[in-house]
Amino acid sequence: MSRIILVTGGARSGKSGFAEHLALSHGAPRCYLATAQAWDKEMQERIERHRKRRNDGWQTVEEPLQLASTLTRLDGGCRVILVDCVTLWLTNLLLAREQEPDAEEQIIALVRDLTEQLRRMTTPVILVTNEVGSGIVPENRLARLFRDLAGRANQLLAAAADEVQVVISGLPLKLK
Ligand SMILES: Nc1nc2c(ncn2[C@@H]2O[C@H](COP(=O)(O)OP(=O)(O)OP(=O)(O)O)[C@@H](O)[C@H]2O)c(=O)[nH]1
Repeated sequence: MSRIILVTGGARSGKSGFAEHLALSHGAPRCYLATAQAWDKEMQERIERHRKRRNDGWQTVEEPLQLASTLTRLDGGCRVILVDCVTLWLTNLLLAREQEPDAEEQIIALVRDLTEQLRRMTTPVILVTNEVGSGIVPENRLARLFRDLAGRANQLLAAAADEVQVVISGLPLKLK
């Protein structure tokens, strides 16, 4: 069984459901590490739908920023950890550094720290991420920065992962 699995795909591709399905092949307790924050009512409802979909075998931990140290804390305490999702973590980090000229390199350094932590983990980890940037080049600077960051982070995480799956239209395709 692969130790570190990266599941990538577009919005509403079915990647979270597929990642949960992979996590179910591990026994309980399973840990769900959520990076999303309930900014508005729509997001609260979205989060609520996800919570209903998970059953009692899951422990939910919410952490928008400190991903690597939270993984360290959770290591050994459950049978599998599902991180949903890397892209929102990057968004949270970027919004906290928006005005800093070296934001991209600061965040890439945190992604490298995350890959090092993943290599040290004893508990298997499944990470969900988004494929962004397949469309036209965004006009706005922050959106371009985010797009580049998301692509670079995915490459680093895919290189560190034992297995990489892309989900398109609900169907998984094994890339690595
Ligand atoms: N804070 C928090 N966020 C959660 C919880 N459960 C799920 N989420 C968030 O819900 C988000 C995923 O939901 P969606 O946006 O519906 O998924 P999607 O990526 O658009 O769709 P799929 O590709 O089909 O998975 C992730 O970013 C999670 O962090 C929770 O209990 N607490």
